[in-house]
Amino acid sequence: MTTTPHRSGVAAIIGPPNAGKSTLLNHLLGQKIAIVTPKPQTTRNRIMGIVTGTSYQMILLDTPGLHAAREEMNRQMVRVALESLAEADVILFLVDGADWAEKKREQRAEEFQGYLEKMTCPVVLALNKVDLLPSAQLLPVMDWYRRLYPFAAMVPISALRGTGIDTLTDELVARLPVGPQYYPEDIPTDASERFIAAEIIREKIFLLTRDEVPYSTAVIIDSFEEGEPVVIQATILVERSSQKGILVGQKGSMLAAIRKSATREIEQLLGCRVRLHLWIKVRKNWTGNPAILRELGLG
Ligand SMILES: Nc1nc2c(ncn2[C@@H]2O[C@H](COP(=O)(O)OP(=O)(O)OP(=O)(O)O)[C@@H](O)[C@H]2O)c(=O)[nH]1
Repeated sequence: MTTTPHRSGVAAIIGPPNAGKSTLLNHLLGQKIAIVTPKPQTTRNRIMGIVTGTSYQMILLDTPGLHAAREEMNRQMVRVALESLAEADVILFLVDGADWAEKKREQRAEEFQGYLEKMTCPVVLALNKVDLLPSAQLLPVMDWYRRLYPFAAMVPISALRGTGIDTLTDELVARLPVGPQYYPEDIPTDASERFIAAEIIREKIFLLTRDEVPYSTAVIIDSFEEGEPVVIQATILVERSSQKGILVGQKGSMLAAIRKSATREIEQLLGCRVRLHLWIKVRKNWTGNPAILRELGLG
């Protein structure tokens, strides 16, 4: 009788901004770790998630979306994304399958090929958002990707609805080396509660503000005191005083809304009451300041 060997290793998720990487990661992990917003380029740090099955353990790296890097922060984001590839056993290339207009895909073909050429391990393509793709378009879209690169496997999925995820997991696990379980099965991530709390605050800013404001903000947790309630002090950095005004809102209404919805979600995460204090500080051009980027784990 043969038994299935235990497999373990690293799968790095890469793909263009807004393809649904964070949604997929949260789905695979069964809890909210990466923040999800409809705005592109929300993910700045890499986040590790661990998916443990009966015969496998897959360590997932979520990477910032790959995109043309103009500013210092964007360059750092692409660098972080490319670095995580060096550690990977398999790469999950996640694209927005609902982008089915061929013209649109052609515009990105060269950019995709540029990234894919550098891959030294198998690349599995996940065609996400197929819930939005007319079914007659599925095969032509898959054919287009087949011509683009010799993917090890191609799996249509909907990260939002959870379809195709089991097949995708099987395809990824099949490409991990035989190896032991490195982490206990009840640990879904190595991200600290502190880090996730900062990400939740940032998510609320992304959801509640517009234009350049969310992209000009960063959240730093100044203190995180365990207790009942947990008391969290956080600073929101912005680049200009006009942005501070927007974040404060009329009579403090915007800041109150950010605080309220972030508090509720951090309470859910921690399973206890939370008192959240938020401060806003103007730091001119922080997105180009290496010291601040380092503090945010992007340096
Ligand atoms: N219809 C549909 N929408 C999806 C699906 N997966 C993700 N989305 C939506 O697409 C948007 C972007 O999702 P994210 O998970 O934040 O994307 P991301 O790739 O992590 O984005 P970045 O932070 O830019 O790297 C959100 O509005 C999601 O709800 C899907 O399978 N179907």
